[in-house]
Amino acid sequence: MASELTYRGGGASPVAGAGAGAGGYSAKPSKPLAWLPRAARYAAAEHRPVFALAGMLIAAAVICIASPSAPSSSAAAAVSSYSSSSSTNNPLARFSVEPAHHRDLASTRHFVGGKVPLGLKRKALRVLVTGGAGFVGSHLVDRLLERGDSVIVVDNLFTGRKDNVVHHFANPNFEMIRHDVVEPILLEVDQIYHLACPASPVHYKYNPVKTIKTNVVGTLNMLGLAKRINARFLLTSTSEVYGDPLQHPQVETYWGNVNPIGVRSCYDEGKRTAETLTMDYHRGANLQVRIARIFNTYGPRMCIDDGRVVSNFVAQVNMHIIVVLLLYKLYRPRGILQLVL
Ligand SMILES: O=c1ccn([C@@H]2O[C@H](COP(=O)(O)OP(=O)(O)O[C@H]3OC[C@@H](O)[C@H](O)[C@H]3O)[C@@H](O)[C@H]2O)c(=O)[nH]1
Repeated sequence: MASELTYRGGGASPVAGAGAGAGGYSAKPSKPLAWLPRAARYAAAEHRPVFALAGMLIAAAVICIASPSAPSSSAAAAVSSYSSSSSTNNPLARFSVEPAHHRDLASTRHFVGGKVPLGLKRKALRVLVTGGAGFVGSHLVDRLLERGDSVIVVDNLFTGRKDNVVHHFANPNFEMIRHDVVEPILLEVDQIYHLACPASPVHYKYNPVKTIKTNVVGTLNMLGLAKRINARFLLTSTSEVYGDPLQHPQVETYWGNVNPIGVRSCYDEGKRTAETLTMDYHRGANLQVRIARIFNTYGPRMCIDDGRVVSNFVAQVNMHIIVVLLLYKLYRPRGILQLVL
C-alpha cells in the first residue's frame, strides 16, 4: 500500500481525485512559503499570536531567572526579594542577581555564581593541595570536597597529620600521596593550591635549609607542573614576607623590612622567593596565579605545641589556670580568699 501523505495544512483540504487510489493527491493545494521545510511551513501555518506571546513570556522568564546580566525589573525584584529573605533551601537563591558578598553568606553556602545555566551543575575540578594534611590545608581539602571537587593531597607529613584528613579516606574523590615537593611529581589537575611548608617557627627553624629548599625548589616544581598542565596556581604566602614591618597595618603594596641573614630568614625569604617565582611564571608563561598572604590563623586541628602566637597564648593561659587551681586545691587558703570567692 502506498504511503499516503496526510496533509494537515490549515487551508482547503485537497480534493481526492484521480489517482487518489494511488495514495497521492490529484489536486495539490498551492503551497505558500513552499521554500520552507515542511515542519517550518506547518508551524507558520498553525501559529497563533497567543501561543507566540506565551512562548516569548516563558523564554523571558527563564532568561531572567537563569542569567543575571539582563534581568527584567519584575523578575529581578522577585529574585532579589527571594534572595534577601534567602534561606539555604530557597531554590532561587542560587540564581540571585545580587553578588554573593552582598547577601548573607550563610544563606548562599551553595551559591554557585549567577552564570550557571538553569539546571546545569558546576563542573567538578581536579585539585592538587600540597601540604593538605596540615592545619590550613586540611580545612581547604574539606571545603573543596564539600563543593564537589576531587582532591589529591601531596604531603610529606613533616608537620601534617593523617588524622587531619582521615575522615576523607573512604571518599572516592580523595587521594593522598606521601611525597616531598622538593622532588618533582607529574599529575593531571585543573588547580594547584601550594601550602607545603612548615609554618611554625618551631618547625621551620628545625631544619632551615630544608625549609628554604621547600619554598624555592618545591614551589619551582609546582609552578613547572602548573605550566605543563595549564593549571591555575595558588601560593599560600605569609605575613612574614613583611619581616619586621615599619608600616602598620601593612598594605599589599608594602615591600617589607626583612632580615636576609636571620634565624627566621629561611621562612621569610623563602616565602618571598616563592612569591617572586610565582609572579615570574605569571609574567613569563602567562600562568594564572594567586598569592594569599595568610596572617595568624587558629582553629581546630592546630597543635597546642604549634609554637605560633595564638597557640602559645592558649597554652600559657591554660597552664596558669591549672597551676592556680592546683595550688588552691592543695592549700585551700582561708581568710581573705574565703571572703572573696
Ligand atoms: O617539606 C615539607 C614541609 C611541610 N609539608 C607539609 O605542609 C603542611 C604545612 O602545614 P602546617 O600545619 O605546618 O602549616 P599551616 O597549614 O598552618 O600553614 C600552611 O598554610 C599557610 C602558609 O602560610 C604556610 O606556609 C603553610 O605551611 C604539613 O602538612 C606538612 O607536613 C610538606 O608537605 N613538605
